[in-house]
Amino acid sequence: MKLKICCISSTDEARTAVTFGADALGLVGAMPSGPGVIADDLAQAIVRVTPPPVATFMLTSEITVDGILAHHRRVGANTIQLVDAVPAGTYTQLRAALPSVKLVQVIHVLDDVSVEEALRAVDEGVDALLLDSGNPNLTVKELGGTGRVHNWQVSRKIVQQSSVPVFLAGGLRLHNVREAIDTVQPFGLDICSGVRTDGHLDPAKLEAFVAAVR
Ligand SMILES: O=C(O)c1ccccc1NCC(=O)[C@H](O)[C@H](O)COP(=O)(O)O
Repeated sequence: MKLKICCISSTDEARTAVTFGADALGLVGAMPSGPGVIADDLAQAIVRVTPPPVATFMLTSEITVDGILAHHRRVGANTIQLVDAVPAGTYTQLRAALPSVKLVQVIHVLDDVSVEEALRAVDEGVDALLLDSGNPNLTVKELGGTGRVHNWQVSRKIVQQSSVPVFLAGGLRLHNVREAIDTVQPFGLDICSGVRTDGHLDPAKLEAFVAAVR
């Protein structure tokens, strides 16, 4: 089970996450809401200290190709995680500009329409999906970092029909992660608030979480 530790907020947190076996680190760029945002220069510094093969995911709320590319130039991660829906043709243009960078589309799982949305992103060429619990339909969009679970039965349908790897995110905790894995059977997990105490990465929670999933 792959493990992405998200909301990394310092080079120390990055080292801790890597020490406990993270396969990927999430670096949250400017967002309309949420507790995990860091500055681009800090994200870039974290990318620079992250050893291969650990992946660096730059989370962006940009939805234009120019905006996404500009954000990527400031951070330099090896993976772009698009937390909002992007117009048709965006993945093709990003891939042409950044052929070695992986593209991950977040689907905020609300209902069965989310299945169609996910399969459309797969058809259009993303490398992976990440199923989360935000709500882009609110006046102030929620694009992640909610600490809430969503309907895992819908996520399960997406995993069953997706031809690309699927990460599960949203409200994962020590007490529910086994049920989440058994129900959804994802390729990987993404966790932010469940391994934190007072906003800081908590090595004891992280160690217990890793032991529970591996
Ligand atoms: O943390 C934020 O502020 C945030 C805001 C907008 C988009 C993403 C954000 N965080 C990163 C993530 O994708 C979280 O890892 C994911 O939503 C799971 O968070 P949690 O439910 O707290 O485990």
